[in-house]
Amino acid sequence: MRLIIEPNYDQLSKWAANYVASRIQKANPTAEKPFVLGLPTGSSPLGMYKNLIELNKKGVVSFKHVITFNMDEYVGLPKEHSESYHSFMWNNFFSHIDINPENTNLLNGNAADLEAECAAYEAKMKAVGGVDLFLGGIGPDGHIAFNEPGSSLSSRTRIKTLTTDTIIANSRFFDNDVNKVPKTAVTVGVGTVLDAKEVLIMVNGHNKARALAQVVEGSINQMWTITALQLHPKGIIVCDESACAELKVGTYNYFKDIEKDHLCPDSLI
Ligand SMILES: N[C@@H]1[C@@H](O)[C@H](O)[C@@H](COP(=O)(O)O)O[C@@H]1O
Repeated sequence: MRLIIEPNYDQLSKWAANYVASRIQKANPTAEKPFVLGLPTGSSPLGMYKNLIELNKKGVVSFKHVITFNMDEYVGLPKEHSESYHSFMWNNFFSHIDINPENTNLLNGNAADLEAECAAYEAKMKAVGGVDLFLGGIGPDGHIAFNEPGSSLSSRTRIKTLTTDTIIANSRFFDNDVNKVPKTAVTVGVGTVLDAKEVLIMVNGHNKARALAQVVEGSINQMWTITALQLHPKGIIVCDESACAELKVGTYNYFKDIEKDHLCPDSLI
């Protein structure tokens, strides 16, 4: 696993956007051979999305032949609700880039048969050749997508009950009222994320420091589902200095040293 330590959120976001854009450029996708991107919501990827929009507007990267699969969606929240992940993606990313709307995939949290919805989502990912690059953030308890503590590390797309911690954390988007936060979600599984050819996780802020220490220094454990990243042949975490607060000095120095010549991917921004 690579750990890229950037000074702050701004630089972390630029690093991630550069990485994504350079991967798409390198793949040189076409209609017949599209690039498949797994996408997260949340505050962590917002800066990266802003930078990718800028790169798209400058003509540095095109999303014309990119297919996206979002990680998760609340159950029962209308698609048009301002806090649905569908709205998040259109407001913060898709509306601002040259993506074909038909190439964007989000789980339907209002499907009559949620299990069939989840199975169809997995099948569609396979049908397009699998995910080339899965992007993600993590919760303070180390969850990825909505794979809450205790989720199977080989889980697939399915319905999950949200923990009280996540409901409280996400209530900031629902007038700080926990009663307005949906109690369940549909989410890709840990196994679904691990199937991607590459995984890039963004971790910023002091409140993610314990989770970062677990995934970098801890053992693989279902209570911190992001630790499964240790099993991935091409896992990358890009973090900021504040998120490093719980790392051992030796671990911090090790990654700073080993990554010093590779800090920035082909810089496009
Ligand atoms: N389902 C999402 C996750 O995909 C996200 O990583 C996490 C952290 O969000 P934030 O980036 O806002 O801290 O929140 C939610 O639980």
